[in-house]
Amino acid sequence: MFTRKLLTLVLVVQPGRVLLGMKKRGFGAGKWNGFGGKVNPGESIEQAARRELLEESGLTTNTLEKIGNITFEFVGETELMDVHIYRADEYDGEPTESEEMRPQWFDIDKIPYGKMWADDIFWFPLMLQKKKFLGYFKFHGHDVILEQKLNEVQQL
Ligand SMILES: CCc1c(NC2CC2)nc(N)nc1N1CCCCC1
Repeated sequence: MFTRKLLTLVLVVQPGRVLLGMKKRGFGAGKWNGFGGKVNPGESIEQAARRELLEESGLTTNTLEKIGNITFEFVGETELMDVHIYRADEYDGEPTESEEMRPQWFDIDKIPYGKMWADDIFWFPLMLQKKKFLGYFKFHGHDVILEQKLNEVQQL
């Protein structure tokens, strides 16, 4: 009944601030988000996360830590989105605008939740506290959350 689409999302976090990108086109255009996207055949999820981080922000990292996994269902669609979320507390390179993303640092107390996906306000606090979590969000369209589950876990 449901198929799963594997996706990645990387949040680069420094003391007091987080790097977000303004998505310039495609899925989620006009929203601030972490860096991520699809997993290609033959690629591990972590390799895909590293690739998307480099492609979308110009950054590499030695410290990619898996911190969350959220499944998204969109009413009326049979493909679930299975998003694997990582945190990078160190990085190399300079944040660089790409065709996809315009990177910008945000103070933790000024994260623009009103211009991000509606789920982010629920799990960002867990991510920022370095907690690990499993989530499930059922959306109607791209903006209305009909159901949600979010549980902290000890290991992923
Ligand atoms: C799965 C979509 C999504 C999302 N929630 C959407 C309402 C379902 N939230 C956040 N932060 N990132 C998301 N993606 C991260 C991987 C690349 C595509 C966008």
